[in-house]
Amino acid sequence: MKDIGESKDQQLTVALRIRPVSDAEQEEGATIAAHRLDEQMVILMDPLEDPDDILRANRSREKTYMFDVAFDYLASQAEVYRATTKGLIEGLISGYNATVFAYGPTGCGKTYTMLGTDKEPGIYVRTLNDLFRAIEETSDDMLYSVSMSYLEIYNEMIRDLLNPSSGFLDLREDSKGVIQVAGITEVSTINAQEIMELLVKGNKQRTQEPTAANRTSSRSHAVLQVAVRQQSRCRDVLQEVRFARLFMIDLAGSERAAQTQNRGQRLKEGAHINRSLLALGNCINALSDKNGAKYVNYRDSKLTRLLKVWYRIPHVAPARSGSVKKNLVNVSYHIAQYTNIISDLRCEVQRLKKKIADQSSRQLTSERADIRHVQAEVQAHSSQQSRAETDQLREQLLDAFRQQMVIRRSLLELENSSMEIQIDTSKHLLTIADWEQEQSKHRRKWQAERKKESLKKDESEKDSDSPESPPDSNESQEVRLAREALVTLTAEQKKLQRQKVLLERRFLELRDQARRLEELLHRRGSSDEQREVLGLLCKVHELEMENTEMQSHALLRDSVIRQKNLVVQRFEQHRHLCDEIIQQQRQFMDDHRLLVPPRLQELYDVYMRELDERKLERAVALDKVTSRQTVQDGSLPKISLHGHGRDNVQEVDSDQESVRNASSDNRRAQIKARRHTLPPILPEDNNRVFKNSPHARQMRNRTVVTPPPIHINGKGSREVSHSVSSHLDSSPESSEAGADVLLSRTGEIRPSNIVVKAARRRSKALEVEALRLAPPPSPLDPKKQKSTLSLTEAPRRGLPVRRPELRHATSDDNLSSSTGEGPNLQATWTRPHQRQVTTKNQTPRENDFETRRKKRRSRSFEVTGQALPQSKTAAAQRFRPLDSTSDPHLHINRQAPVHRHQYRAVPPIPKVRAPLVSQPTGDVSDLQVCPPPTLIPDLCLPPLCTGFHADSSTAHLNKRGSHLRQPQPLLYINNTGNSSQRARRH
Ligand SMILES: Nc1ncnc2c1ncn2[C@@H]1O[C@H](COP(=O)(O)OP(=O)(O)OP(=O)(O)O)[C@@H](O)[C@H]1O
Repeated sequence: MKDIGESKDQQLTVALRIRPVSDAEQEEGATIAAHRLDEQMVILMDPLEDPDDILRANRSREKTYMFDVAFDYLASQAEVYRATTKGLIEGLISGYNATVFAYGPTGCGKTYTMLGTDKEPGIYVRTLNDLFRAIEETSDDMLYSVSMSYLEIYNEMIRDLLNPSSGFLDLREDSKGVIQVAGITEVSTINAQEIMELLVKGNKQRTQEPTAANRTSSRSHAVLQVAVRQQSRCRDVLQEVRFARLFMIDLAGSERAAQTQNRGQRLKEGAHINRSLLALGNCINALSDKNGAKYVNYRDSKLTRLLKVWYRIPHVAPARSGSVKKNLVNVSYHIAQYTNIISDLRCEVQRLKKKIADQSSRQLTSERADIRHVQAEVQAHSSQQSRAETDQLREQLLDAFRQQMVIRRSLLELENSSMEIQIDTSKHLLTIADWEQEQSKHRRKWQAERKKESLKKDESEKDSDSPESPPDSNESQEVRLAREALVTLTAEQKKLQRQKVLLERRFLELRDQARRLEELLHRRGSSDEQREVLGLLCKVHELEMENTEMQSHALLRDSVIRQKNLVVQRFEQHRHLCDEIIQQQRQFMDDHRLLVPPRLQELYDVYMRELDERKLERAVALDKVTSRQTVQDGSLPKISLHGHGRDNVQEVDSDQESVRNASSDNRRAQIKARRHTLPPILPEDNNRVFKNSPHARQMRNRTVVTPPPIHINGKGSREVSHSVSSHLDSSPESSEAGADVLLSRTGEIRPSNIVVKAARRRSKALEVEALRLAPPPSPLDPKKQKSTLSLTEAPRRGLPVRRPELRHATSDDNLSSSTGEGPNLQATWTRPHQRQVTTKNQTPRENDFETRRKKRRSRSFEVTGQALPQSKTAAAQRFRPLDSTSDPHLHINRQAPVHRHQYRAVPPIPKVRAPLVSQPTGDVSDLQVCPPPTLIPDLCLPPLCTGFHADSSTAHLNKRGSHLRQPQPLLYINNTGNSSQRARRH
């Protein structure tokens, strides 16, 4: 007990509770002696005060006491608990020991305050309820174990109230000085209700005896011990364990023997109770002494001995340390315990890992979802970017394709222009070569004359007077113009070559670029479908390129065929003339009864036999069939007009058909491309190759310029329906009017056709010549010829076997030189014709030149005659040999030189241009169109070309007439740079 004025840090709290007056006391007339003045102050009235005692009158006997807290009879059990014990629970679970006991005289209400009733539980139950609640609140971090024991000290004997049969128990002190009740029952529970039941059960076992002061007087000290062991859930090597005990003691009531009137056993019990209480009081007084008592006698009673343990704790001895210390014990564990700790720690680690893993998993799942979202966005972005890049690459590839197409077409235009220049150059070279050849002959003639004259004159005079070289004749206007044109054409050709080199270089660059882009696109293709589309795109481009080349080749072939056709026409025209001449000469000889030389008669018989056998006619028919079959087979790409409404037009233009096919191919490519994502290649202009240059426009409009119309009896070729003339009539007018252009439709004559082969060989040899061929003036009256050569008219003068279609090429010169008859007869039927062809404007020199040329042609025809199988041996004996054999081309009777000549003479790609035969001479255009060029295979007359020169009435033919004996300038027309020199050299 402490005075009121002591510090709040006191470790001992004293509370006073005043119970209500019992019924028995009220019946006895008892008065209240103790009054609670306030929360801490209580006044006790002197129960022995006598108002009648004058000597003690005015002497105050009341005593006032101060407590930590004071309760009157109105105080409830809860109020007493909260004010005295509740505050100890926090210290208990923190490791602080505590003791609550009720002290007072018997019957004052100690048991009621500590144990209470079922309706009004006392401090025991309330304390345990709050203790378990506090433990539960902190169980996550701390591990608790609570045990409880309940005993009584009766007459200095200890008895287990939870197990009364166990007898009296002894107090024992271990090596550490801790007092233990040996054999006491400790109950581990956390259920307050269960504790209450145990306490009630145990309290029934408590020794109670009715006394005069209390009917249920407790004759023993009841001690409820609650031990709390706690440790952290985090296991460690140095595990901190907190152990605290709470003693709640219901002391036996002190009593006065006089008042209790106990006797015997009760008196003896009272004596033990008072002694133990006295010992307890002494210990308390000793512990609470400020001066610090050096010795506390706990051995006076078992109660103090039991409580010694607690009071030995410094915190319950404020006189000694002044503070309360926790009961902390550092437990040293053995190895086995360490193993358990490690195992527990491992489990804890696993648990924490699992917890972390779960959290990480949830977080990872969330993060993965976020990552997937981000990846999807990035992928979408990259996909979009990749698509844009792919589109850009595709556009670049398409642009490269387009540029390649443009360059390819430009190259074709250049090639075409180059060919034109080549042909023009060849023409001019021929002109110059002919002139130079004439000059050379003139010089030789002059030298021969000079030599002849020198034989007649004195050598001295000759040497002094004769000039060294003949005077050169002035160049004609044609030659001068040819030379000027050659310079211009050569420069133009070089310019074209430079442009061509640049374009080819650019084309190669674009092609490499396209390949790289194609490979890049192929690698970037994300799927097989895209790669397939890309492959198709490139394939479309390749096909388009091939189509362009095929168009070009088709045009060129068509032009070649047309040119050959033109040559054949001319050849046939001339052959008709020859036939007519033969017939008329024969008629003339018959009319005048002229003698015919045997050799001439022999040749004429051969000629007529060929007509009778109709071999040539059959060859023509075969050629027609072959040509038609070629058309049907369509060995070349079918070329038709581009546009609508032309399907009913049977005569379609081959080149336009090519264009239409190209367009159709493009449309198919577009359709194919539209099936996929990639756009198709759209050429800017399918006909761009023919777009710019005048020649290209000409090609586009008509594609190939064909010779002027060759009318039959003054009619257009359309009027000659289904005739052989249709094979030859390919004039622009007829074509544009929808005429049947058979050759242009067929495009090419089959190589298997031997007739066509022969015609081709001849035409190749003559095609360039035909370009510069003037209309062949006939020695006959053109009007007459027109009528006699008509295919629609019957042969005149009743010639028995005359078939105009099979007229053989010959000439009057040929006949005259091959007869070998006397001068009269020869002059009778040869010379007059020779004179007839001499123009009035020709000079004597020119006439002489023409005469010699005709002689050479006649000799060449002699060679032709040697080719005839029937007369080969005889002719070889009869005809004199050729003047010169140095020139291999003079071996006309051998085909090889002729063929070589033809090949060398024919430019690689003939010019597509209106031929010179369109000269408005009038007569030529009126010539009848002859059957298609053909040869009788049995005859095999390659030198038939010599007949082409039979007409010596024009300068052109005169020029051409020399090529059979002289080196041919035509051999070098492909070599424009050296042609002139080489021609001069020869
Ligand atoms: N505050 C109170 N309110 C009502 N009744 C009370 C109160 N205190 C005590 N009593 C009654 O007084 C009587 C005596 O009480 P109690 O037995 O608790 O006294 P005690 O001090 O324990 O006696 P003892 O020392 O002899 O055991 C009991 O019948 C009890 O019910």
